Order: sequence, then structure tokens, then C-alpha cells
Amino acid sequence: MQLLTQLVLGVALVGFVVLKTIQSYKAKNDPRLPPGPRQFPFIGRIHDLPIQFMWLKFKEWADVFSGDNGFYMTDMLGAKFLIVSDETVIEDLLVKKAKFNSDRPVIRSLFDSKSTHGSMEYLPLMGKNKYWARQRKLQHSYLTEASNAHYYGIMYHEAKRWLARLIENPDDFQFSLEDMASKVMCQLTWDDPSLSEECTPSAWGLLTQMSPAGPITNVFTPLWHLPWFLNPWKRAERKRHDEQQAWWMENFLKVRRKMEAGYQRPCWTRQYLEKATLKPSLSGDYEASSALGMLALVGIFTVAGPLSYFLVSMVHHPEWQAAVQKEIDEQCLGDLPTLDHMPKLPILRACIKETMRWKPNVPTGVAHEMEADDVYKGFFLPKGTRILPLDWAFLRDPKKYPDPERFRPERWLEPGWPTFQEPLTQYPTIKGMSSFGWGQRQCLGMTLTQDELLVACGALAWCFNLKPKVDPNTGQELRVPTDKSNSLLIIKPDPFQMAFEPRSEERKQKALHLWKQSEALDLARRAQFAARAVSQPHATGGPGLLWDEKTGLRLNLPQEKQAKVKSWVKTVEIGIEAPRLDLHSEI
Ligand code: HEM
Repeated sequence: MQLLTQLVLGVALVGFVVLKTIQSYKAKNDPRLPPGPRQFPFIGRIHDLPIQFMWLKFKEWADVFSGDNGFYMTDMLGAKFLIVSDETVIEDLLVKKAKFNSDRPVIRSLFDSKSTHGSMEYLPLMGKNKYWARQRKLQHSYLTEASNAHYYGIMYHEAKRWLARLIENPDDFQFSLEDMASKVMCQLTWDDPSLSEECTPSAWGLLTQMSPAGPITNVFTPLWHLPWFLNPWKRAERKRHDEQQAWWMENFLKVRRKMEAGYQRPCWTRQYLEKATLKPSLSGDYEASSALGMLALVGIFTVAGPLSYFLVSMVHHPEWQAAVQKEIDEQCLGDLPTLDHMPKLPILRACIKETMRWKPNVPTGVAHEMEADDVYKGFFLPKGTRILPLDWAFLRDPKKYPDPERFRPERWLEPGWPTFQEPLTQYPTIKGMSSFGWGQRQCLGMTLTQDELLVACGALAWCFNLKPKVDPNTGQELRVPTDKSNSLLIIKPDPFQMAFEPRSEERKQKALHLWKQSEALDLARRAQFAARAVSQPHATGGPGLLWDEKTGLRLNLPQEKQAKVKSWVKTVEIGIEAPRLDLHSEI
């Protein structure tokens, strides 16, 4: 090639790059768009947006750029984000204009996160499509019916197990806390709390995969498109995804087989399968196992976050802890608090709500994607813009929450505070908090969260003094950090140490006894149900076969063993102290 030709081509290339750079700069800083930090060609503004504690930077920018508008815009590698820091604005955009602003953005490091191509897997991440509509309806009805059907028995049972575990192994509290939340969800979904140990890591796997602080491909999205053999992120996600799906399906099919054997107690999967034979609301087993698996999963880390932060608040505020304990002792007369006591426990409710305000566990909020161009307050908002309801900013608005950085439960209890509301038998309640999101995508788990937090936090305050741990070598108290957490979409505090001191020997013994009693009752009920499947098949809908949970095989019982089960049933029916029958070894 001649020198002149090379020169011309070189100049043309440089000219093209300069032109594109100017165009990109102009497009990103278009004066019709809302104000925001200066955007750079192509990358927008990712170079100084930290992946860790991203919400703090978003808030810092909000203080500079939002002004009276209550929002600003920024760009990340071509994706536009409208960061909203004012609740009235989010109300306009996500509630009043919900019809156009209820889609979800793609999450790059998941396959078909929006279910655009029919994957039908992760309801909270789905675009606004038919799978989302029907699964939301189904989950809404299950969560409502579950509270109507008093799922509280499961929560009380798991809270008692947790107290006993905390007494026996207090240093393992972060594991047992999450495991409690997981057991509640596994029991509701598949009637099997033993699944919690697989469900919790499965939940964290998905949460990490979908968070900006997860795989690098969520931020540097072009990397996701590298060919398979050069793409460790895609290969890892394929494995994670397939294992999770297989596990959800396995649990689903197990419930079906147990139903056929007449040995499946009520749970959401059984409820689905019973109705599905008459009128299926989902497309088949794949969609159903995913919808149910996702439901089990979403209730773990969401509840575990505020529960962990409740421990942090109580350790740092012994005066509020003492007030909660006094209230519980006076109102529950020595008994473990139940949901029936809650109208009389406003201080407990205020401490839970203030914990969720002080340390919101979805601090960035969950993005909605705009489905059409719009003009709002004179600014152009292009279709595809991701609207981020910055919960960290809403909950630190000094007009609504004076002294926002401090834990002040009195803001919910005393007249004169902007957030005070009466009657105190009903308020404060966490239902409707900004942390649960907005409009058509608002969280479906508010009631479950509220009930579980009340039961678990009430039980903690009833049983323990929650204190800093003392270092045995130095005799010094170990500090419980208030500002250390992961940076996933749903956060929790980093591992820390603390002490769970039973409030008295009597309380400790009572807690242990309550768990023993509850465990015996649970085993008795399970065994009784199984036994009825044999002795009265019509009562459980089964053909008189017994299901062996361990081997996965059906058992046909010989006559003499049926007699054994029947006689045992009578013992069980007399009372909860009846001797246990180990169905697996006895039969
Ligand atoms: C402290 C506890 C929780 C918090 C802070 C929370 C927060 C949220 C947020 C911010 C959203 C997105 C809302 C939006 O896009 O505007 C959401 C959606 C959702 N939440 Fe929760 N959540 C919690 C507990 C739960 C629980 C316990 C369940 C169920 C057992 C649950 C089920 C769901 C579902 C199914 C969605 C998806 C709704 C949709 O996309 O249509 N959540 N949650």
C-alpha cells in the first residue's frame, strides 16, 4: 500500500474515532436529559463508581446533582440510570406511571434473566411479560393464603429451634439465623425443613450472580459475549443454573410422588399440584418447579438481613434492648411473645422498623426499566432508562427522618416526630415501607417478613441479653461494626462476634423445654400423618402406601407393621409426650 493511501486511511480512522467520541459525549450530556455527573464517551461514568457500597456514591451524587428535582441521570457503558432520591418522584414514576415503568433491566450474567425467551425462572427479575403476570398472581395468592392459614406455627417452631441452637452454640449464630429463615421457607414450600442447608447456598449463588458486585460481567457486560471456550463466567453460570434447576425439580417431583403415596402434608407445592390437575395456572413442571423454588429462595436473605441488623442495633443500644425486654415481660407475662401479643408491643415493632430504616438491606433499591419515552418535569427520559429508587436516600431524608444517621426508635413512638402515627396498637408497621419497592413490582413478602421478624426478634429479646463479646485474652469488649457489609443487591453485615447471654437460668431452661416440646410435637404430627396414610388412605388421599423419604421408594406395608403403626397412632393422639416412632427404622 502506498504511503499516501495509508496516510489517508489513518486520517479517516482518526477522524471517525473523533467524530464518534464527540457524538457519544454529546449524546451522554444531552441538555434535554436530567442533570447528573459529567459523562465520558462510551463508558459514561463507571470509572469512579465503586462496586463496593455503590449506594453511598449514588447518594453523594444525589446531594450534588438532584437539587429540587429529586433525581439525576448517569450512564454506565451505554445504560442510562435515573437515580431517584425523593419519594414523591418515585411515587410519580413507579406508581402513577406504573403502566409504562414496570419492566426490569437485563441482568447480563444470567441466561435470559427477563424470561424474554421463555426461561420462566426468576420472577423478581422477569420483564413485564406473561410469565411474570401469572407467576406473580400465583405467588401472591400463596403468600396471602399462607398467612390466612396461620403459617405462624412454622415460625414459632423455627424460632424455638433457633433459641435452643443459640443457647447450645452461640458462636454459630450467623449460620443458625439464616438457617432459621431458610427452614421456614423450605417448610412452606416443600414441607421439609431439612432442605434448608442446600437452599441457603443456592439462594446466595443466585444473589451473587445477579448483583453488580457479583461477576465482573455484570459491569463490563461485553465480556459476557466472549466465545464459550474463552468465557469462564458463562461456563460457571451454566453449572450454577443447571444445578439449581435440577434441585428445584427434584424437590417438586418428590412432593408429587409423596402425594401419590398419600404421604405429603400441606405445602405450597402440594397446593399447586392439587389445583394443577384440575386447572393448571402455569405451563408445566419446569415452570412450576422454578416458581416454587424461587419463592423458597427469595424469603431467605431478605429476612436474614434485617434480623442480623437487629442484633447489631440491640448490641449498640442496650437502653432500647432493655425497653423491649421490659415491654415483653409486662405484656406477655413471662411467655414467649406470639403474634397475638403484637398490638401490645409497639416498642419491639419500633425497634424492628428503625433497624430497617437505619440499615436498609436493599440500599440501592431494585431497578425498573422504562417501556416508553417520557418527559418528566421538563426532562426527556428515553425508553430503556433504568429507574433506581435509591432507598438509602429515601430513608436518610432529614425532613422525614430528623437525625437520620442515628438509631432513634422514638421517631415511631412519640408525637412530634414526622413519622409518628397512631394508634400504637397498629403502628409502627413495616408494611408499605419504601424498602419493599413500588407499584406493580412491589414486594409480595411484606406480611411474611413482618410476621417472621416479630416472632424471631420477640423471641430473642425474651430469651437473651444481646451483648458485645469479651475477648478472653485481653478482657476487652469486641466491637460490633455498624458499617461493614457485603455489597450485593441485598446486603447483610460482615461476620462479627457477639454474646447471647440467657436472661436467667430459668429462661434458658424454659427455652430449651419449649424447643423439646415443639420438636416432639412436630415429629409426632409428621409420623401421625404418615401413619394415617397407611391406616386410613382415604383421609390423606393416598392409596395406603408409605413413602420412604430417605430412599425415595414407596413402601407397601405388611399387615403386622400396619398394626404397629395403628397402635402407635393411638398413643400419639393421647398427647405430645408420646414415645417417638422412627418410621424409617421401625417399619
Ligand atoms: C426485609 C425483607 C424484604 C425486602 C426489603 C424486600 C424488598 C423487595 C424489593 C425492593 C423488591 C422489588 C420491588 C420493586 O421492583 O419495586 C421485592 C420484590 C419481591 N419480593 Fe421482596 N423483600 C423482602 C422480603 C420478601 C419475602 C420474605 C418474600 C417472599 C417470601 C419476597 C418476595 C418478593 C417477590 C416475589 C418479589 C418480586 C415482585 C415482582 O417482581 O413482581 N420478598 N422485594
